[in-house]
Amino acid sequence: MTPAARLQAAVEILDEVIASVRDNGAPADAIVTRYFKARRYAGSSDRRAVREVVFRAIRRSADCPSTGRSAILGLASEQPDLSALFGQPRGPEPLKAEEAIAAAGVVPDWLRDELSPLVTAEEQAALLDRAPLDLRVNALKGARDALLPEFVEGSATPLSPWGIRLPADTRIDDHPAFLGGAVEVQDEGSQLIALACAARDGERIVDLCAGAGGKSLALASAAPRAAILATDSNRARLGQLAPRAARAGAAIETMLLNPPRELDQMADWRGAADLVLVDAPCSGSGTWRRNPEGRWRLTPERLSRLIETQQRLLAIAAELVRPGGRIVYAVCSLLGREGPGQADAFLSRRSGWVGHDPLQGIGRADGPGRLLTPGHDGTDGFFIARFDSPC
Ligand SMILES: C[S@@+](CC[C@H](N)C(=O)[O-])C[C@H]1O[C@@H](n2cnc3c(N)ncnc32)[C@H](O)[C@@H]1O
Repeated sequence: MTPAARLQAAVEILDEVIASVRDNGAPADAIVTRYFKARRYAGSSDRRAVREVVFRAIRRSADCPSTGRSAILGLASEQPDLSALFGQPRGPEPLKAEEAIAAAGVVPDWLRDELSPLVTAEEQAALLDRAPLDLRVNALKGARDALLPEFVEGSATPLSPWGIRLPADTRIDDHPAFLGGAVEVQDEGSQLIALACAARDGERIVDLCAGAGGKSLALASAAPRAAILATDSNRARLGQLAPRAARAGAAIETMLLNPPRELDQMADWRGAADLVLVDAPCSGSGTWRRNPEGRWRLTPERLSRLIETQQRLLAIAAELVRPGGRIVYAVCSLLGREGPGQADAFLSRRSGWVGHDPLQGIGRADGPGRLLTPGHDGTDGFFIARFDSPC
């Protein structure tokens, strides 16, 4: 493909991404893959180049642009080499006067007041930095010091005792340590959520929003003789856990939940868990560097629904924890209402429960919990809190 044809492909893909955001459809990554499946003539360097332009255009706009062309015009306004491709054969239509150009920005206007004041204007650009590839070493299969030399460009993560950091876009899926279950892909911030759980052998643990089981696997690695139940309401996500657990050599029970009947389904666990991890569904505002179009998908209504769900899940967790047990609450969010707001509300509703600093010295204190941010900590953005139940 010529450079002009690549740019036109980026315009077309962005049009599909914008339509998909409006219809709550497939993510941008999947749309890029689908686009090239139908265009076998494109080589791998074409795909890489187009994907790079598409994601640069997505990162550049805080709000969803009106069209793919306006998103690319925004990029071209800062990059004259792109402007020169308009009007070339197979390229985008020639430039016209007074066309809509997408505005540049990091945080959508309506979200500015929701964002934690710890994420100052100077820090905001880092919300869209390219993220490195972090691995978590599975203690069931090896130790970090022994595995590090297997990764030429790897270094120990500064905050997690289990992490290895590799450059962004490193391919890991054919590495023997990955295939053998000695390492898992997991952002350092997610590893710190598992660390905050302080899981111990012999404990009964519920990972209430386990998804595909990333945190459950980290808990099993930290406490191999704990009894871990991983639950989620999404069948497809939870279904990915069994093969991952088999590869990791971890024993994890799973249960598919059927809201609003979660507590009936988990009757055996009522008042019996030493630890419930609530890695709750959230705005994803801490993961924009991996998923920049998440900014376009969030709406005030969606945010309100997420906050209600988080509150409901915390209430379920409180029923499952034994007297003297603990909840670890985490969201990959930098919004006050999902983080310290939710934690304060939980503690104010429940007498006898106390907040406990989950990660002494790591990240920054934010209400009763800690905040990790890309700019300050080099991790995805997370709020993490721990609540200890009265004995
Ligand atoms: C942030 S994700 C969890 C990520 C996961 N812990 C991991 O490490 O990959 C939130 C999860 O909550 C799940 N969820 C939403 N409502 C739920 C409910 N009522 N009960 C259990 N899980 C729920 C979603 O399906 C989603 O997988």
